[in-house]
Amino acid sequence: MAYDAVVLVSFGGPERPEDVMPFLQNVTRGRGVPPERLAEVAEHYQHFGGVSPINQQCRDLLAAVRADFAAHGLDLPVYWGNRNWDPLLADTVTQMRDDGVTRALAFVTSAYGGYSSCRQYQEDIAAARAAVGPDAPVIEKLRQFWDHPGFVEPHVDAVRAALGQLDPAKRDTTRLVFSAHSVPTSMAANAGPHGGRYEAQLRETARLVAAAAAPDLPYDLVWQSRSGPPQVPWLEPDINDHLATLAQGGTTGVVVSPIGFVSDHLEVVWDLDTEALETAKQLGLDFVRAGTPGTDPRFVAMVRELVTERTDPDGAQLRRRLGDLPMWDTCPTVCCVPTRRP
Ligand SMILES: CC1=C(CCC(=O)O)c2cc3nc(cc4[nH]c(cc5[nH]c(cc1n2)c(C)c5CCC(=O)O)c(CCC(=O)O)c4C)C(CCC(=O)O)=C3C
Ligand SMILES: [Fe+2]
Repeated sequence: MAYDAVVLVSFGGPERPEDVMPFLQNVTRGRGVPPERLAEVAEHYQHFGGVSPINQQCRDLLAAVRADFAAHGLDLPVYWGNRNWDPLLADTVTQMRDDGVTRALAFVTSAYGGYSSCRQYQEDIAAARAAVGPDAPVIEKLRQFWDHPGFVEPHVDAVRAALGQLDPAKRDTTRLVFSAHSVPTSMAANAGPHGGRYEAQLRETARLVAAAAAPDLPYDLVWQSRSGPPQVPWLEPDINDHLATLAQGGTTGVVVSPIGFVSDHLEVVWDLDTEALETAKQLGLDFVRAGTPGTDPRFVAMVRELVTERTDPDGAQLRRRLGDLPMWDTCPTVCCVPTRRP
């Protein structure tokens, strides 16, 4: 199959104070997030001057991917469009159409399956194409990459580096805490063709990172950034509650690794570096947050590898992965379909 472009698809974030509320309204339209929660999250953004770091992280990734493609003779233009904020995907797809693109591959900045992580991005792509009209390019999403070495290895090195900042004399009471975005339990139950895939993939990534970074240490997978109305159950435990449980059980220090994410965006710099750090301080726990892949050369090369898997005639043999959960290129239509929409 011939492709003539790649498009980076991400979440998007505001970059000026006056854009915070319109951005949050885009994110939560029709999703039943209470206004109190929205006001609270707006404050997190305003704490950083109304600038989410995610767009700049996408620009950096875009530049790195373009340079990597050029260095490896992969002659495909790379576009960028977001779900929730400028540059919006529909504008990007318009530009692609105007440039004569007919068939593109989409790299989405989320490694996992599930509605918010995968299906919703596919819906965003479909909506953007529909807005552009019948001459919009075909856009196929690249596969999920939770167990690709280009994603796992940067997390491994980041956990090792973080551990190096904790007191080695207290290693016996040190723990790894892997963190990912919580989702409603109904959404988690529906993830993947047979359900439960978001959590299963995260458990596999946590296992792979822990085994490579610190096989002697106990580890947990916990959840952060819960949203939605209080009566709707979301995945638990929340990282802050979990830190309290650990402190009570004699843990003296934690490395927190945000394996749910690819860059240090707001959910990382606020929910972990600000809130969870404060929780740890109050509990007297040593706390070091491990980094995310960002523009690690292995992560950047992974984007190219995922593309060549699909463009190279021998691509099927090029697939690299460390885990053994089922994996596919094209999601079945029954995958991750939401049951609940308030
Ligand atoms: C699984 C998942 C990922 C990981 C996959 C991926 O990376 O895509 C993710 C990433 C992100 N979530 C982000 C921001 C927000 N998420 C929200 C709300 C929600 N997230 C959800 C899930 C996820 N979210 C869900 C089920 C909701 C409830 C509303 C709904 O059903 O959709 C809200 C609304 C306010 C609130 O938090 O209540 C905001 C502002 C940012 C941008 C950070 C920045 O600006 O730097 C990023 C990368
Ligand atoms: Fe989110």
